[in-house]
Parts: sequence; structure tokens; C-alpha cells
Amino acid sequence: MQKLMIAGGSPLRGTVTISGAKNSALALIPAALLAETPVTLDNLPVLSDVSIYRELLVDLGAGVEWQGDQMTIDPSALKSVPMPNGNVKKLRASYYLMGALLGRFGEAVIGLPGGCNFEPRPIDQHIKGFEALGARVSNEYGAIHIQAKELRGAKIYLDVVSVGATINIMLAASRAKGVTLIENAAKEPEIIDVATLLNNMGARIKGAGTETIRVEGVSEMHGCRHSIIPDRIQAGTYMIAAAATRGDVIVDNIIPKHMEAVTAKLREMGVQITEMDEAIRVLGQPGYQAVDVKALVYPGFATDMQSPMASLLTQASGTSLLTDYVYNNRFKHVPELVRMGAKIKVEGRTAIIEGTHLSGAKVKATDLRAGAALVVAGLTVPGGGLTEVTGVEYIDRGYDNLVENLSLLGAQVWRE
Ligand SMILES: CC(=O)N[C@H]1[C@@H](OP(=O)(O)OP(=O)(O)OC[C@H]2O[C@@H](n3ccc(=O)[nH]c3=O)[C@H](O)[C@@H]2O)O[C@H](CO)[C@@H](O)[C@@H]1O
Ligand SMILES: C=C(OP(=O)(O)O)C(=O)O
Repeated sequence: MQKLMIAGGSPLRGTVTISGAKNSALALIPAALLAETPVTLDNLPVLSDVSIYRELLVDLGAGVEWQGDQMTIDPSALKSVPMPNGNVKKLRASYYLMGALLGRFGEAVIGLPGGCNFEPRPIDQHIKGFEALGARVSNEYGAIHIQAKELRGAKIYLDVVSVGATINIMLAASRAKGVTLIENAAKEPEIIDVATLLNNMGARIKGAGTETIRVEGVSEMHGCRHSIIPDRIQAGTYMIAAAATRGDVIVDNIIPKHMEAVTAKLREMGVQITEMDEAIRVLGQPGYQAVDVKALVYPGFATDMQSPMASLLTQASGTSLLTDYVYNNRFKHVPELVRMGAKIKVEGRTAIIEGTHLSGAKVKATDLRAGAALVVAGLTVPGGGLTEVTGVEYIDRGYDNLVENLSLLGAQVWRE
């Protein structure tokens, strides 16, 4: 079992270059299966979830060439192989195989997804969308069976704003007959990225990034080349780590507009931030003010940033309130932070955080962003105090080169 060891107290200094977005990559890879000819993705993050997706594509008969940050997917020999078990259960985004295979073949059998299980994460809105497009959907022994004689465009109003359901419906609707309208759609930058790829593959999608997306189905799609947008959650985590260690870091190769909710909140705390064209400089300060943070759908403060933000808020004077309006109970990092001396109480969907000094401890990452929170917390521990984080496999789902990046910024971090 691997562990991350962190000797805290070194201010982060220097430049970190951010890779492509996990949550885009994990949708763009299955989206490529809708084409008849190869799709090349650039700026691909090197993550364990991407490796698992590669294996899924191979099982489906696709050709995959992956070198560094570039992957070429050749879906010309693809088959709709049933995938009730195995790798589909290891990651959340395997649910996109439902929309992609339904669009391409009119059928799919895919096991219920895995991913970070901080609370039950239903996919009823995905299924409602497939059914509205004319598919029959059943759950047999934990695998979703989807079949359609013909997919027909429809008007679909999402009951909850869901990133996954919005993208999954876009995938299937791209190959349906007629026009689909997705109302109350999610507006995350990753949705625009997927729509951009699909349009470059021949789809006709308008309105991605707004709450109404119009998809006019096409009968054929082709390959293209696409560069994945930067990972705004990795970027935000480094911004928070820079502030928490009172460091001075340039977070490079990002889209500063995607970071606005984080930037605004850090400024409100007293962090000095300079925005550049493709980078943000974070200059930490000796003291911070407590703030209230509400995690919301985009363009609000991302729920995926909520856990690392909790660690930063332990460094502010006074009491901060951190409320997650996307998930009811995404607080598995809290008991671990408390082991490190944090003063946090959870009431309902709100964490009440009082500023204090943290000390090193043996802690466990129970999901990806809980892991990121523990790393940030470990970095703040004064005087080289040692934090030992287990559950590293969760962290590897979403942060490539984490140890190398933090070491280059001057942190004392290593794997054991
Ligand atoms: C691979 C990927 O991109 N993962 C991201 C994606 O997850 P994911 O797409 O799974 O998250 P959703 O946007 O769908 O979930 C938002 C909320 O809607 C609820 N819901 C969702 C679908 C559904 O059919 N029914 C339902 O009730 C969920 O339980 C949750 O409370 O967006 C989340 C919210 O920004 C992020 O935390 C995840 O990192
Ligand atoms: C929850 C996350 O990922 P996933 O949806 O892939 O589990 C995340 O990236 O924070």
C-alpha cells in the first residue's frame, strides 16, 4: 500500500504547469467512439482513470495509441460488447459508454459506475434522457441494459443540473433523428469542451455552456484532433495550497476565467492574486479572514474544490462556513482533518470551520478530493511536522505528477 509522506511548513514557490482536465478527458475519450475514423486528443492528463478508460476501449475493440499527453482512438472496428462488471465499476465516467454506444449502435449493456463514493450518486437523469430519446432501459443485476430501434430527438428537462446526464444525453442525441433540446443543462466548461469535440466530429450542437442545449442529430461522425481544456480543479488545488503555505506560485497553462469563483473567494480571504492571460499568480499572506463558501454548479464555487478549501479555511482567523449545495454529505475528509487538530463541525450540508494550527498525523484519503484536502493540510503543518496519507490511489485518479509538482515548488513530499 502506497503512502504519501509530507513534512509540512515549506512555503510553495515557483511555477506549476497544469495538465488537461480529468473530467473533460473522461468524457472526450468515450465521445470519440461516435466517430467512424480516428480521433486524436492532445493535452491528455496522465491519470489512473485514463488508463482504466484505455482498457475499456480496448475491450470494446477500439485501437488506442497513447504516448505522453496524446491519445489516438481508432473506433473503426468498435463493437457494442456488454460490460456488466470489471473496469466499468472502477470509475464514475464509465457511464458515458452508455450514451456513446447507444448513439453508435442503438444498444449498450454497462455496469453501474464506480468513482468516488462519498455518497449515493444516482444516474436517474441519464436514464430519463435515454428513455426520452426512445430507448428501453432496464437494470439487471446492477448493469444497465439500453436498447433503441431508433433514437429520436426529444425535449428533455433535467430535474437536477447534472454534468454527467447533460453530456450523456448530448452523446446519444448526436446520432438521433431530429432535434433534442436539453433544458436545465449543466454549464461546466467540460460540457463546452465535449460539445466542441463533437461538433468537430460532425455533430450539430448549439448552446453548450448555457442552460439550453440544442442537438441536431447526424447520421455519421468522423475523426478530428482536439486539445483538452486545462484542469480547473487541479489548478484550484494548487492555488489553495500556495495560499495555505503562504507561498508565491504561478499556476500556469490555465484559463483564468474558469477560476473566477476560487479567485474571488481567495481574494476575499486576503490572498493576493494576479491574473494573466493563461496563468494566475497566488501570493500568500501572513493572515487570512474567515469567509463563507457555497459550493454550487458552475459558475459557482466547484464542489470538487470544497474539500481542499476546508483545509485552507483552517488557516483563517475566525469561523468560516462551507456549504455544499451539490452533494448532501461530501465531508469524509472532516474526521481526518480533525485528527490533524482541525476544529470542524458538520451540521447538515455545512462544515463550520474555526481557524487553528494543524499538526501532523496518520490520515486516510477516502476519495479523490478528500485526499487533496489532506495533502493541502499536511503542507501547512509547521516546523516539518510529518503527515502520512494513505489511500493514495484515490489521489492518483485526479492529480498527475503531484509529488513531482509539489517537490519542484519546494514542498517536502515523497511516496513510500
Ligand atoms: C467524471 C465527472 O465529470 N465527475 C464530475 C461530475 O460528476 P457527475 O456528473 O456524476 O455529477 P452530477 O453533476 O451528475 O451530480 C450533481 C448532483 O446531481 C445529482 N444527480 C446526478 C445525476 C442524476 O441522474 N441524478 C441525480 O440526482 C447527484 O447526486 C449530485 O447531487 O460532476 C460533479 C459535480 O460537478 C463533480 O463532482 C464530478 O467530479
Ligand atoms: C468526484 C470526482 O470524480 P468522479 O466523479 O470521477 O468520481 C472528482 O473529480 O472530484
